[in-house]
Amino acid sequence: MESSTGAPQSPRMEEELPVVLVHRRPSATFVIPLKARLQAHFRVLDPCDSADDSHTFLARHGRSVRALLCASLAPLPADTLELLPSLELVVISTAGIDHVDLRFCRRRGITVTNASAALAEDAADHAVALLIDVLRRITAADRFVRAGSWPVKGEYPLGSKLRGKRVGIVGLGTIGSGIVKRLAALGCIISYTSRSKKPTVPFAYIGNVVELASNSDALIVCCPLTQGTHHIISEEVMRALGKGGVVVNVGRGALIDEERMVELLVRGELGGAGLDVFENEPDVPKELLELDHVILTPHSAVTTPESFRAVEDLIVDNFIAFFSNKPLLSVVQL
Ligand SMILES: NC(=O)C1=CN([C@@H]2O[C@H](COP(=O)(O)OP(=O)(O)OC[C@H]3O[C@@H](n4cnc5c(N)ncnc54)[C@H](O)[C@@H]3O)[C@@H](O)[C@H]2O)C=CC1
Ligand SMILES: O=CC(=O)O
Repeated sequence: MESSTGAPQSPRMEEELPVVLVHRRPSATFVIPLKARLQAHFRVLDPCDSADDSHTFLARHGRSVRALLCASLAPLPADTLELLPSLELVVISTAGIDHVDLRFCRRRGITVTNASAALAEDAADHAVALLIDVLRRITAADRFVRAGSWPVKGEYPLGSKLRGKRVGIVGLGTIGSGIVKRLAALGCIISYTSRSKKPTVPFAYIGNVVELASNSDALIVCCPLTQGTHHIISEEVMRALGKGGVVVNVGRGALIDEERMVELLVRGELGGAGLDVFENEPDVPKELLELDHVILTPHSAVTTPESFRAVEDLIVDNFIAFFSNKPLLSVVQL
C-alpha cells in the first residue's frame, strides 16, 4: 500500500479492501472528509450510516474488525470494545486519550495511536494567546470599546506585562514543550512539573505542584487527564498561586477543581483564568460568564483546517502502515 500522499494503488473490489470501523458521535460531521479519504484505501464501516442502532450494528459486523478509528471525543468504553474480539488497533483522532478505556486496550494487547504531534503547535499557540489575553485584558478591552465605554469612562485599567512573568508548566510533553519555546522567547521565566525531570531541558523542575504554584505568577495546565491528575489543580494549588496568579487550562476540564476555581475567581482570591476546557462541556459555570478577568474558549484550541488536515494525514498513514505491516507513526505507550 502507498502512503496517503503517494500514488494510488491499482483499483480493488470494495469487498477485498481492509475494513476500518469508525466510532463517532452522529453530530461529528467533520469526520466526513476524513471518511472520504479513508474510502480510497479501505472499506469504511460507520454505524452512523446504518439504520441499526450502534450495538446491533457492532454485534452484526464487529467480529472481524481489526482496526478502529475513534473520531472526536466520543467515549469508547469496554462494553463497545467487547463487541470487537478481533480488534488490534485503535487510531484516536485527538491528542487526549482519556475517553478510551485504555485499561481494556492494555489488557487485550490492542495498539493505540493518537494525534498529539499534529495538534501541538495550535494548542501551544492557544495557551500563550489565553495567557496574554488575561494579562493584557485584550478581550475585556475589546468589549469596553464595543460597548461605547471609552468616550464615557476614559482610560482603561492597566494590564500586566508578560516579559519577566514566572510561568509554571504542568505537563512538559508535546504541547508543554511548544508553550515553553514560545514563552521563553517572549522573556518569561519557566519552571515545570511533569511525571519526571527531563534531563535535556534547561528549565527548573519542581516536582510538587503546590510548590510550583507558589513559585509562579501563572500556571499553564497541559497534562493528560488520568486518575492521578484529576483535580491536580486543587484549591491548595490555586491558593499557592495567589490572588495575583493566573491559571490557563488547555488540557482537560477535570484537571482543575472547577467549583473551587470559580469560588476563588469570584472572591478575587485568584487573579484570572484562560480556559479552553471545562468539567461538563459544553456547559460552562455561569459565574464565569460575568468575570472580565476570565477568558473562555469552546474547546477550540486546535480547531484549524491546517491541524485537521495534518490529523487526517496521520490517521490515514497509520492505517496504511498497519495493514502493510509497517511501523505505526504515533503509538501511545500504554
Ligand atoms: N484543548 C485542546 O483542544 C487540546 C487538549 N489537549 C490535551 O492536552 C493533553 C496533553 O497533550 P500532549 O502534550 O500532546 O501530551 P503528551 O503526552 O505529549 O505530554 C503530556 C505530559 O504530561 C506529563 N504528565 C503526566 N502525568 C503528569 C502529572 N501527574 N503531573 C504533571 N505532569 C504529568 C507527562 O510527563 C508528559 O510530559 C492531552 O492529553 C489532551 O488532554 C491536547 C490537544 C488539544
Ligand atoms: O482536545 C483535543 C485533543 O486533541 O485532545
